[in-house]
Amino acid sequence: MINSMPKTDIEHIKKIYSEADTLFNEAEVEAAIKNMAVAITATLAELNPVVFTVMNGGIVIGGKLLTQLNFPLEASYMHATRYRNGTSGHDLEWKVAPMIDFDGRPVLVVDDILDEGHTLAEIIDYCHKNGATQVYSAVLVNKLHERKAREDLKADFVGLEVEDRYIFGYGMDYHGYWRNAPGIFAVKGM
Ligand SMILES: O=P(O)(O)OC[C@H]1O[C@H](OP(=O)(O)OP(=O)(O)O)[C@H](O)[C@@H]1O
Ligand code: HPA
Repeated sequence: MINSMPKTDIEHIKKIYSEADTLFNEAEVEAAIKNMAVAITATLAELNPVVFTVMNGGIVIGGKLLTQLNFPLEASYMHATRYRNGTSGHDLEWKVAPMIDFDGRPVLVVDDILDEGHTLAEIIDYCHKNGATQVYSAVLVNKLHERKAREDLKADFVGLEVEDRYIFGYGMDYHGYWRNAPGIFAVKGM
């Protein structure tokens, strides 16, 4: 089975959404994405970058950002997972490596969340090793805590900062669900 949550638990999934705390509503998230797009444009507009969205979580922020980046770029994706639809992280598993050759070009990596940062750190290393001239990162959300994989690990472009709770919405999942939730929500008690 691909998903870790059996279909019979759909009532639990509904309950998670109905009981969650709203950290940022849709208008607040959209405003944050607009600010990210302005900052990314100011830095990358003349650099002919390759923009990689990290699947699955980057699916919403990647799409929403791309149409606001009004300059020449190539857009693609990579797929790596550390949580595998669960709520705690493991080793990074590559499912699809980048398919556009970015040797000698700047890269922008777009993801939904920088939590402990193991995912972003490995992807940044991978891009450097494979010839990127510069590696920029953009995350919709940075989670505030002291458990970052590397002390100096920060994304270049951050939409919103969130408290240290398990969150979902705008691409982020709870057991594979609610990536489609129109806001950023924290699971009750987590
Ligand atoms: O900063 P970290 O602690 O490494 O966590 C962040 C990563 O975790 C999530 O992906 P996940 O592994 O859940 O796969 P998904 O994109 O399919 O949800 C998220 O999309 C980030 O890529
Ligand atoms: O809080 C989170 N929510 C969803 N996905 C995640 N991946 C890392 N942290 C999180």
